Amino acid sequence: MSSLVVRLAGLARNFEQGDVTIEVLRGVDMQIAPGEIVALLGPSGSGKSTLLQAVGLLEGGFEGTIEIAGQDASALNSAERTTLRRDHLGFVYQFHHLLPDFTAMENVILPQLLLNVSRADAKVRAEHLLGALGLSHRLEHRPSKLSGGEQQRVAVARALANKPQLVLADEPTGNLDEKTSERVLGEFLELVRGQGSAALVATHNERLAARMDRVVRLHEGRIE
Ligand SMILES: Nc1ncnc2c1ncn2[C@@H]1O[C@H](COP(=O)(O)OP(=O)(O)OP(=O)(O)O)[C@@H](O)[C@H]1O
Repeated sequence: MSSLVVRLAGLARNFEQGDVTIEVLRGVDMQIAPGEIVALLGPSGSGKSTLLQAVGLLEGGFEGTIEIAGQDASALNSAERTTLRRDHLGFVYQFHHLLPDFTAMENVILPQLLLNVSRADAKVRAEHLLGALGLSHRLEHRPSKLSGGEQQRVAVARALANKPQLVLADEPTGNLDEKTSERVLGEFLELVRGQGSAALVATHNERLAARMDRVVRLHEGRIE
């Protein structure tokens, strides 16, 4: 068993469009160690989201080796993949994907309840995370009553709630203005580092990428 959080070897993904085959990933090798924060940099269409979907065990259709938290994804059935995701992974998307009918607090409490954390402990953890993200005064607000930056902060808190081994973030600040984006990313990195999670963060922003531990570049379906 490997002590890596992520090990990809020869990862490939083709999409068929009519009679044309698009080779989006053409043999990607990548390793992420525990606690390492990696930026995945590449222009639009270079396959960043596709790679994150592979690592997040969200889609099939990949060739090659995908090992997450030391487990070979190809050896897992769908229920086992769901368990691995729930126990070890956190996700942040470009658009927050928060539950609209729940408050900020409830959005951060819910994933913890799925891991059988008591409601009291989940509440303490949610308050801590949302407080660290400057949202102590927004705990009872629903997503629609929050600004874009605040919504993304709640999404960050939700992704980190269970202290996942690995956080996957797909353009986590992609819909925010530059200043807010820099700020939210800084808060995200501080929390991720503080709790020792690893992260893989897709972005096309060189400046944001430079703030992470390591930058990997996707080019023509391979890591440069
Ligand atoms: N389900 C699909 N069917 C067909 N083609 C797809 C599918 N998903 C992705 N692609 C193609 O794969 C390529 C890579 O897409 P992907 O979303 O991974 O890129 P990206 O680097 O994340 O881009 P962006 O920065 O714009 O989000 C694109 O050319 C896209 O059209």
